[in-house]
Amino acid sequence: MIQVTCAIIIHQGKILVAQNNESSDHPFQWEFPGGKVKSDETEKECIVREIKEELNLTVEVQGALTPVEHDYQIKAIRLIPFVCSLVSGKIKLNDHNAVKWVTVGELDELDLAEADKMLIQTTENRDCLKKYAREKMH
Ligand SMILES: Nc1nc2c([nH]c(=O)n2[C@@H]2O[C@H](COP(=O)(O)OP(=O)(O)OP(=O)(O)O)[C@@H](O)[C@H]2O)c(=O)[nH]1
Repeated sequence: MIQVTCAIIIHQGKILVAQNNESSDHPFQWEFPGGKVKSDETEKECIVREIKEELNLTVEVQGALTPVEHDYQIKAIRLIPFVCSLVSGKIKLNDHNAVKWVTVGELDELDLAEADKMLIQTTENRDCLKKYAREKMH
């Protein structure tokens, strides 16, 4: 099982989603940016590193959501989500095709990677996300 962290970056009540490029495992689908955990780092260190590498943004971890596991047949992943706030930086697309800011409700309309769909459909994750978007990070 591959351990993958992802960041749900919330800013002004909206969430950053990123579209995979054509050479990725899930071309043109949307995901929460992140990547595989290395053996010499914690999950939180991983997500901060990945967001800097992929998007040139500095983020701070505010909390963790419940991980989900998904088997894509060619590989199985454990997707480990962190709610993050923006600290600094201007977005550079080092890895993705595009990014956009969406509301929690708009996530349902996106063509998300399967693991990410599961992640946002988990009731406790959804409730927690709405709370963050509404109260803590507006
Ligand atoms: N980063 C990220 N990966 C996801 C998500 N959902 C999902 O199924 N994945 C899959 O999990 C795997 C993570 O690999 P990655 O390619 O992002 O990781 P990485 O940046 O460390 O890759 P690298 O080996 O090219 O350095 C990919 O197969 C990716 O498609 C998600 O929300 N975020």
